[in-house]
Amino acid sequence: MAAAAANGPNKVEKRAGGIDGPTNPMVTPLLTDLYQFTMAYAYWKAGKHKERAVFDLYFRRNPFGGEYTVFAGLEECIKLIANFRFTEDEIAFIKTSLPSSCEAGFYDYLRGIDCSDVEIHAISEGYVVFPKIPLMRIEGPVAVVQLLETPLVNLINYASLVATNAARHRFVAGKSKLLLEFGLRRAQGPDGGIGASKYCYMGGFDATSNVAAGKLFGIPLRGTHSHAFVSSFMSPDEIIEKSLRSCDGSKVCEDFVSLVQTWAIMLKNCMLSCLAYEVVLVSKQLLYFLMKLNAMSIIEKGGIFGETNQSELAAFVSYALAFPKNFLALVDTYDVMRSGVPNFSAVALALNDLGYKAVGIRLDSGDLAYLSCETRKFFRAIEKEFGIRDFGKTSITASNDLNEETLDALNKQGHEVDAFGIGTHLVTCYAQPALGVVFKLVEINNQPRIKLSEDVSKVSIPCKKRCYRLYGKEGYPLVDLMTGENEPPPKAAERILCRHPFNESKRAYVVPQRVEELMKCFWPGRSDCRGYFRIAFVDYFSD
Ligand SMILES: Nc1ncnc2c1ncn2[C@@H]1O[C@H](COP(=O)(O)OP(=O)(O)OP(=O)(O)O)[C@@H](O)[C@H]1O
Ligand SMILES: O=P(O)(O)OC[C@H]1O[C@H](OP(=O)(O)OP(=O)(O)O)[C@H](O)[C@@H]1O
Ligand SMILES: O=C(O)c1cccnc1
Ligand SMILES: [Mg+2]
Repeated sequence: MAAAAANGPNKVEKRAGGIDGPTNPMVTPLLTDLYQFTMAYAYWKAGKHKERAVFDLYFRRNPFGGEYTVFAGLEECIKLIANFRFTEDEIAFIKTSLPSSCEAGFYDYLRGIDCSDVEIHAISEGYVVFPKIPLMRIEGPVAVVQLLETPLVNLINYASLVATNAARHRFVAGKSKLLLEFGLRRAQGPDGGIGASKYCYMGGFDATSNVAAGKLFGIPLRGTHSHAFVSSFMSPDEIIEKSLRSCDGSKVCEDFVSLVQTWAIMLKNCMLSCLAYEVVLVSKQLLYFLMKLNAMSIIEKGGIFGETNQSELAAFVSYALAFPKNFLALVDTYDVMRSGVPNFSAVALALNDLGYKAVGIRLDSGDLAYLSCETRKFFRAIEKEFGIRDFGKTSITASNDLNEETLDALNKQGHEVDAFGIGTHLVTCYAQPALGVVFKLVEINNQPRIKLSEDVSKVSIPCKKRCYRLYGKEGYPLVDLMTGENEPPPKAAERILCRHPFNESKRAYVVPQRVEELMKCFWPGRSDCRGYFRIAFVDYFSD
């Protein structure tokens, strides 16, 4: 199951008609293709518009060359259905968009439309799903359901794609890493940005930088600072208000800047003496000259014992004065190991004197495996040298065009990153831009319907169906099974023959330990409506 699905479904009850509209106010009955209206008119003209139709919404292939998909977007679909009514303004626009020969009675018909005759069964949001199995079954008057095709496919397509992308990033990064979605600036417009934040959280990310998504959905917000903040400073002299009260409030350090500078000098001296000590040790093993050469090259190359950038130090001190309890510094504006990390450490040590614990650093360029390992060594050396508990565990965040492949490469090389900030590749779904969700008629007036195709993968599977997930002894799912609506359901401990829908040679007997019906009713239509609807939302955002 998806990481978020592990939280378990959280059922909420809503009053009929009291369901909020879609998050994006652009999601209206007009957010559909013109041909849905022309077909609706032709159904109406032919007197067919009330015929009871069943459509399946599904996809044909898992995205990103993968083996699974995370189903997302259902809540927004229900919000659309619950509020599906045309305004006079919208009807007037449709009138101008259809040929003038269309009869006035059709617009009266549109005026009366809502989704009280529509029934929606669906798999719960956040579930792992597979090709060809209906994610949603939409049943209702053919003309109404036809109008729903485009917005429903639209609401599921990107949501499921990006949730899957997020789940795949989570899988590669591992459970213990913090995953931060940083994609708003690179997303496909405002809706892409809001959707990415919502569905990346559903797919297993921990937080977003997107403030609007934090407000709308209660997703935890996280962030660091940018290079602009660092490069906006010139020198520590710019800092006017230099005092900082200790964490417990018991004392005030009047000149925090000087305290940081003292630590910067101590760090430099200490590291030089550590290096000298190592050189003496090595000389005893008759490798003195070789190591001396090597040590000199470290001094020149690594340079962590030389001068750090003072404007960067000023930026870090200012940030620490503003956020002493949440100090996190971007260390790659000038030079990570020569300047950023020692400057961060000097500020963190000064904060430590006042009882604060610095959060960590962010790396945003260069070889992230190497730099994270070097930084960790540096933090551990400080912990050891100054006896500062857990300094070696100071958090390292990495960003910069990360994607599944770079995360995998970092794992293979070995790294010390605790948190990844991921934007562009995640939210734009760079590796695959669309899921290819389709919406196909499978039954009308209780008669099955099929769409044939030269391409066997495009042949639709007719009939109103039920779908089951069969679980094995260890509690893992074995197979998803589709049956006709009125066929007897599979039963636990009873052997059942499962066949691939198109490949006769793929078949297997399965004895399930447990059977789960996958599609549940999320919108019962008028038949079950007695003032209240029970809507079984998987609500990720309520706790
Ligand atoms: N150890 C690593 N293994 C694999 N990929 C890495 C590793 N470290 C960083 N990367 C990735 O390599 C790319 C780094 O690109 P590149 O070196 O061109 O830019 P940069 O480090 O941002 O440098 P600059 O910003 O100075 O141009 C990023 O996509 C980053 O995620
Ligand atoms: O790299 P992404 O996965 O999209 O993550 C978000 C990026 O956005 C920010 O910088 P921005 O890209 O705006 O500037 P930069 O490339 O110069 O760092 C941030 O520093 C990250 O690098
Ligand atoms: O908070 C951050 O560090 C951040 C936010 C968005 C994009 N890049 C970085
Ligand atoms: Mg960038």
